[in-house]
Amino acid sequence: MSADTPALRLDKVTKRYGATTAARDLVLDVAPGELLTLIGPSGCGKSTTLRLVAGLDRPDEGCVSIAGETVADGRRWQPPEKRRVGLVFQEHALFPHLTVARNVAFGIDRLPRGEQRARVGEMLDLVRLGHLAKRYPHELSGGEQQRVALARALAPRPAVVLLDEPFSSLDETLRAQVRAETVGALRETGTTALFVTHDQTEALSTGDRVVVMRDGVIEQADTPQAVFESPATRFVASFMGDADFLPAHVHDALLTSEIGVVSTVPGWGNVDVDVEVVLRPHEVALAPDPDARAEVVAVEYHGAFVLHTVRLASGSTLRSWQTHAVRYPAGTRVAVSVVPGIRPTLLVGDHAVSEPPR
Ligand SMILES: Nc1ncnc2c1ncn2[C@@H]1O[C@H](COP(=O)(O)OP(=O)(O)OP(=O)(O)O)[C@@H](O)[C@H]1O
Repeated sequence: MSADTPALRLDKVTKRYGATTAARDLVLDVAPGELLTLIGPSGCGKSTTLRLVAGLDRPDEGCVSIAGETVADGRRWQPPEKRRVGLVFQEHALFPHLTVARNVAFGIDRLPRGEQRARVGEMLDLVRLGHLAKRYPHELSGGEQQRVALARALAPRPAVVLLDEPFSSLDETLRAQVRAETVGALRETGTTALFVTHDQTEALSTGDRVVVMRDGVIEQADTPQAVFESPATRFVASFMGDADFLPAHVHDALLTSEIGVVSTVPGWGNVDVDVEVVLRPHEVALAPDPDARAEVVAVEYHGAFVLHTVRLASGSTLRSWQTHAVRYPAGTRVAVSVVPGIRPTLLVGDHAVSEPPR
């Protein structure tokens, strides 16, 4: 395998269950060592995608390759145990009758004894559980069980590890810790991983790239920054973080809306076009002004920040994060503007546009 062979390639992969198309024309290359998070609403096809890679499901169309080897297409089919894939799935829980060490050794039983023992030790050290090697799963905390599952998945040196909501059963504090440890172990071993989550913050903070799915389709696969700051579609904009949409107009490279000038739009000279502007709460500034026509209609305290919902004269609403100490009570008249320097996303229909539409 050459250095630029993808660890995983999906080429126009489609999977149907009866009338439901659970995955449609998926195209994705994952580079060796890359960590991808997969996110989307319930039923959008995240688990199906992992199952297709793992070999737990067969694609109806398209081709799946792992480390340069075709594992599924119209003719070829490699069963899960032959694929170089590690699984950390809820339903692939630890074997209750095996010790931690035996659980980790499960996928490497073909190795000579000494090598097996060394590898188990190495994996348990990696997840910092060497001292619990002789325990049984029921004698471990939820977080420890997850770490054993990861060690077991990594032991055979898979080309790709698939993690399906691995932390969903853990409480918030433990979740952050086990996530950090898991990512640390994946990074340390340079393992390629595809990681399903339903938590937007987790997707943005954990992945090198975030894959946003909807109705069986990949809407956008991009860096966390690009997904958040330059969403490709209306759906991605509203799914990945809070977003409000305001009718706007570009004329001679100037973007205006009912709150006034929003920004300049370089390269959009000589156009006169209606768009919608995507505004996130951290991009919206407020200043009390008794003569303003916009009014605060709701105030929500979030600790470090206070979320203000503002109704504009047209009836449209915008949300604005204010810092901890700022709280404008409902009924306060406010001048609304966009934080300087923002280049907001523009939509025509449901798609973001970076060039003036013709
Ligand atoms: N074995 C199956 N038979 C029939 N339909 C299925 C099967 N597995 C999944 N589906 C359907 O395929 C679609 C995608 O399901 P999938 O489990 O991949 O979604 P998901 O994004 O993982 O959802 P969730 O976040 O709820 O786990 C859904 O409409 C689901 O009902």
